[in-house]
Amino acid sequence: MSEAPASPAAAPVSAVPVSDRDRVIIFDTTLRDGEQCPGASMTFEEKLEVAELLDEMGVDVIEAGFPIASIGDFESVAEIARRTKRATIAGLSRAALNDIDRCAEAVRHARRGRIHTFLSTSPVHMKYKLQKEPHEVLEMVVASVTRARNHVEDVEWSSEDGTRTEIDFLCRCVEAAIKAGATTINIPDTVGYTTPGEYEALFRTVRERVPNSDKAIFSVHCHDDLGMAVANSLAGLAGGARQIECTVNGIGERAGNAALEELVMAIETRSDVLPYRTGVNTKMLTRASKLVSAVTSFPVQYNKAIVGRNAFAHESGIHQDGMLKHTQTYEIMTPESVGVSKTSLVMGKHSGRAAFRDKLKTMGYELGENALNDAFARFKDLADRKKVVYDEDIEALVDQGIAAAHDRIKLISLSVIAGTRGPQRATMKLEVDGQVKTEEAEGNGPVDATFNAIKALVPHTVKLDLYQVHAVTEGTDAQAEVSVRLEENGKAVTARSADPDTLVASAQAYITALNKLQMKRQSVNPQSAVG
Ligand SMILES: CC(=O)SCCNC(=O)CCNC(=O)[C@H](O)C(C)(C)COP(=O)(O)OP(=O)(O)OC[C@H]1O[C@@H](n2cnc3c(N)ncnc32)[C@H](O)[C@@H]1OP(=O)(O)O
Ligand SMILES: CC(C)C(=O)C(=O)O
Repeated sequence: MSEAPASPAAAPVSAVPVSDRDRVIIFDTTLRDGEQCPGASMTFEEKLEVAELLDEMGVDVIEAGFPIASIGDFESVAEIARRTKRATIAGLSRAALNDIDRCAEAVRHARRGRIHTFLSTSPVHMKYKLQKEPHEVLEMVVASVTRARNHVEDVEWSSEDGTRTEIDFLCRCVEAAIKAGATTINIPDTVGYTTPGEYEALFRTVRERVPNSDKAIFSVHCHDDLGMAVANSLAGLAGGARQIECTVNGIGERAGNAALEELVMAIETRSDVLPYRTGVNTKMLTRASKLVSAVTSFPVQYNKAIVGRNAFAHESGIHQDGMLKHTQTYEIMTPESVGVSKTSLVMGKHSGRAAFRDKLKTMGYELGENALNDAFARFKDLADRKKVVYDEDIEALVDQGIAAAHDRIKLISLSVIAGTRGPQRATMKLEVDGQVKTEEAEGNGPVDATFNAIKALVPHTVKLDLYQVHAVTEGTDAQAEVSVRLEENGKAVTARSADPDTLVASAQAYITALNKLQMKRQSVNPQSAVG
């Protein structure tokens, strides 16, 4: 390798104007470090699509891949370099001349191309992985940065495992890299080991001790092994770093990298204590998250900050009530600011009356206080038995309630013995015109036994014309919706009922149909009785 030239850079080459001290460069490495996690490989076309979105979103630097890794990686970096309109395109390379040359070849078509070269500096990496002495590593730093600078102006050098590197040696490497022409110095927390206080102090120390540190922009690159990647990255900014390396959805080696969306929104939301700016259009964060999740097939955890599906969803009654009164009670940023159309108040067992009333209103129901309380009690009962209560479930229970207010026959209880050893047996208790009656009946199957019990309690001659069951929503706990059509003298009535128990829904639908028939008969002959 050749000798280092005299300091070729008078001022740092930057992806943004260096005069703006609070502007943080967002360096996205979804396509390189993000893709390194097992199972996250993306195709050529998928990478182009992600890069296009990142560029449109306002990311400053896109690390598009590791060109020496494969022909595919080389080609995708080169094509992204050709197509990207705004962002700087970086490629990664080891401290090896052919890696650097290959990387240069890939990024040369970019409007702004960067070679990112790295070398381990920690004792454990130098001794066991590289099997090199520190003085050899120092020579490789100089040679690799020099080689990269022969190709491009914008060179980033990373001290792999920087947070476990002995500080004097780290400072010597950083100084040598800047002297050789590195314009960005990245000190990665490769194994997610550091803490915020420690990482901030590390940047302060290096920047103070390295005489030419003002000639480069310092960068953070944090992994999430201890769940501190975002906190550590922000601490690095406090220590003077002005570039953050991160990935969409935080994907990356092992536990992943610092999540881009979390960093950007932390800076956006807490500008009072994080006095920085990024160029990212936050309204595109959700789109980016969905795209990366789709192309990698990595699901986003429900409670993931910013882009998880629960990030702007509220189920508990007290929170929903607060949200309906003022959204700032439980939301520190608006869903619109990250590209989510609106907050969702999810109806479930923890919901209260305020949200239930609001939900009914949006569904077009205007119930009086008694009817509302009645429907709410039935909703709570359903929510106790069912994981998710959908709008269709609420609609079914409200409709059922409205019909039940006029009923002469009411179901009090039903128990059915079913199974392989028939005959099936149903025991049913009904209230008929205010009188409670119980009956047990057998049948050819549990539904037949149930309907026979109704016939025994309310003797009638009407014909069952149709019996149909379907699931209202999804899952094994979904409500069954049963439709029953009864026919009498050429007149038919249809009734529907929904319940997580198919037999209860069946009995209820049949009884509702009988009640409807009764109402029909009464409208013709007010003296007629059921049956
Ligand atoms: C912290 C990070 O994320 S670093 C980036 C990690 N990403 C990747 O490794 C993904 C892409 N990698 C690859 O496709 C392959 O590993 C390649 C093409 C780079 C190299 O493949 P191979 O030549 O078969 O080497 P292999 O991967 O087995 O071993 C890595 C070699 O690089 C050396 N090496 C590791 N880092 C560096 C470095 N920064 N500079 C120079 N050499 C290095 C290792 O010491 C080892 O050398 P050795 O073979 O003499 O022992
Ligand atoms: C190559 C460097 C920047 C890296 O990915 C790491 O140290 O985690």
